Amino acid sequence: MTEATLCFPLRGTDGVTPEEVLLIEKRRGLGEGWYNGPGGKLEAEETPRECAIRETREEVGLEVDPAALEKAAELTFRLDGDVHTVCHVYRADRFEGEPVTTPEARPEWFSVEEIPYDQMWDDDRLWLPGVLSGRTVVGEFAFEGGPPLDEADFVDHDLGWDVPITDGSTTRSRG
Ligand SMILES: CNc1ncnc2c1ncn2[C@@H]1O[C@H](COP(=O)(O)OP(=O)(O)OP(=O)(O)O)[C@@H](O)[C@H]1O
Repeated sequence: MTEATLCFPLRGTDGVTPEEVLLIEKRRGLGEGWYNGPGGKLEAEETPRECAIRETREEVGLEVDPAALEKAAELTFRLDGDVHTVCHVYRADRFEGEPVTTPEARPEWFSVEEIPYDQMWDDDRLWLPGVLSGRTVVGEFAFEGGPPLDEADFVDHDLGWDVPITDGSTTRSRG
């Protein structure tokens, strides 16, 4: 089981729903060629929050203000019955710097009305709109026919909206 993070930097957050979200086109590894938020796997001794901040820095060069990092979702991805990845999802409405392209990621701002769901993981369209509108969600998603996960079929899901979510790691004691 892998533990990973996703971070969605937001712009134009005066109203309830932000105007724009920063996505990356992933340039290598799992989900290559698809859009997603900046993110990746937890390193040893790292909390999910630390991971989200580090990955956003490494992938697109933005420095997220830790005080503005808000947990929005906890997603479990199963592949052929087994838990493959648990993903901690964050919103971030304060950060420094301008996004830059790196070997891992090409950043691009999207209007929240024009998110390219047809070029993203199949599950994203189910939970990302709610996350961008400020809701919390716990989700479980079943894929079959892998590995790898990004060649498997999305077959089932279960979502719990507006639930309290914890901000610790699922496998480590620090949080
Ligand atoms: C199944 N449905 C899914 N829907 C949305 N997002 C998904 C996802 N499954 C994985 N993800 C995310 O994709 C990133 C993988 O990236 P990442 O860990 O960097 O993978 P990659 O193999 O490139 O790792 P290394 O660069 O070798 O560490 C990581 O944020 C992870 O949460």
